[in-house]
Amino acid sequence: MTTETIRTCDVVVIGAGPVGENVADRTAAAGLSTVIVESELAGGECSYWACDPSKALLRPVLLHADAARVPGLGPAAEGPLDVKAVLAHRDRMASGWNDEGQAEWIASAGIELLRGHGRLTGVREVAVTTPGGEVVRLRARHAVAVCTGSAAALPDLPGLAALRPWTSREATSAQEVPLRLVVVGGGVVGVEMATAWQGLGSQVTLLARGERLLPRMEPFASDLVAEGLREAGVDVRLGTYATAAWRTAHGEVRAITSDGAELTADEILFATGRVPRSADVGLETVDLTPGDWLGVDDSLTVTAVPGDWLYAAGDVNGRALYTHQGKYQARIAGSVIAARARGEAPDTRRWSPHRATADTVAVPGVVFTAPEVASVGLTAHEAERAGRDVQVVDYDMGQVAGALQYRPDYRGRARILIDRERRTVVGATFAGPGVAELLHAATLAITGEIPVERLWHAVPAFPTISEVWLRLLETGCRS
Ligand SMILES: Cc1cc2nc3c(=O)[nH]c(=O)nc-3n(C[C@H](O)[C@H](O)[C@H](O)COP(=O)(O)OP(=O)(O)OC[C@H]3O[C@@H](n4cnc5c(N)ncnc54)[C@H](O)[C@@H]3O)c2cc1C
Ligand SMILES: NC(=O)c1ccc[n+]([C@@H]2O[C@H](COP(=O)([O-])OP(=O)(O)OC[C@H]3O[C@@H](n4cnc5c(N)ncnc54)[C@H](O)[C@@H]3O)[C@@H](O)[C@H]2O)c1
Repeated sequence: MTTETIRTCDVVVIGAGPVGENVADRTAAAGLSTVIVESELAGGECSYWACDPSKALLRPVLLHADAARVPGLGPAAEGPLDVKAVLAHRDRMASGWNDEGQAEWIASAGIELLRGHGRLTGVREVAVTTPGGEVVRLRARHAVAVCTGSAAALPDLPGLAALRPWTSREATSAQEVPLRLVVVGGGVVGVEMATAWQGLGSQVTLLARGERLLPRMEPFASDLVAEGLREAGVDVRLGTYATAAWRTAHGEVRAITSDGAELTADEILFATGRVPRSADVGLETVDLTPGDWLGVDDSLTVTAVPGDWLYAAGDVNGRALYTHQGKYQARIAGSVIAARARGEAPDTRRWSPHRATADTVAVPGVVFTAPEVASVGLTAHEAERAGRDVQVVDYDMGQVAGALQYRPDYRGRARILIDRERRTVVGATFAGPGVAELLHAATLAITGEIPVERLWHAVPAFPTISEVWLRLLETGCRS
């Protein structure tokens, strides 16, 4: 017989990924008793099957690509990577898929971790089925936050179960390097994982449905990433997707592509987007549709549910599928929950601590490929589509002294968009080796709404790659 317990607390958070943990941290710090519910590993996708292990695989590959081009390092860097050491490093960065450290942090923050699968059962109520089959019914005095993240979306191909394809989970946790790997999908996961596994010794074929990789980025970034992948030996096929795939009796993968070619490989990775993990969280009990992205306003309150008690932050709301942006939303949701618990109305002004203004103005993202792509704010295409009057300023990063110090054969390009009326930067993209660390300056310029006239006074050190900022100003704002 199933045992049932009924308990009351102030706040229930479903999902202890990076986002749920940050919501709970904020509400607990505000003095609200907080229970966080986790069905797998505390730390979420990011810690075990996404950001941390993928960047651990990529860092040696990217450094290797740079080092081979630095004079004097060539011979030392030309040999293959020590794959065993890279995989062992990746394992450590994924904490050996053990969440003890996270559980300790949760306890130290004064949050209660309840292991099990959480489902809404009505207004401010969550039922948790524990691993032992017990059901704990939680009643929240103030709020429930759904932070259940996202999962890999798989294409509608027959026989997928028998194919046993890789998703992002296997691509970030595999213990062996497949000799041949087909990657389907030219988005961020596709290009990063193609870079990593090619660098670790696989022969990768990348199938991208669109006419360019990274279709939401500036086209020059797509072109540079495609060039970099091809130079690394990846067989990049644009405008191509898999129409059928199966595993042979010998364990090989066969795939037929949209142009009729047949591919043979050892593994196939579907990097074809994400779906919200909302199919089995009891959405139907509050008149929402299971499997949908949870629509929220800028205070992270679910708009379709009355009463201002249900929140959704991170991947599950579909606003910006990045750990850092989800954690930003979490900080805001936590503050809103605390304010409402005190009986105060949230401050709805732009840039207030209760409004996720940056979600619609400046979402930064880095694609860790060779070369890297770092972008924030609008692309030229998005500005045009939104009817924004912007000046587009481009600069060849190969002309920047600091870039040539970084790597004498440096190839890269930078673009900023300047709002003509307000004279502020509203978008920036850098594509080139080592550009990831350039990005935060752009994020500051956009969120701080710094007039370009003032940016002239932000002097980049010589000879750093950041001097590209000066070159962009000289190119676009001489007047
Ligand atoms: C391969 C890959 C690489 C990535 N790299 C980066 C990167 O470098 N930088 C970056 O910013 N972003 C990256 N991302 C995106 C990033 O992983 C996500 O944006 C981030 O994990 C979202 O955090 P979250 O807390 O919303 O969800 P998740 O991390 O998915 O956590 C959700 C948690 O909720 C739990 N859960 C779900 N349903 C229930 C339930 N019913 N009951 C209890 N618990 C439940 C899950 O087990 C999980 O622990 C990457 C994604 C992928 C796939
Ligand atoms: N470095 C980072 O910060 C990082 C790394 C990885 C992922 N992420 C986040 O995770 C999100 C998800 O990444 P993703 O790459 O899975 O999704 P994505 O949406 O970026 O790319 C998926 C790609 O697959 C293609 N596609 C979809 N269905 C297909 C099909 N049937 N056949 C062929 N192609 C198909 C789409 O056209 C798209 O280009 C990203 O948007 C990003 O926010 C971030």
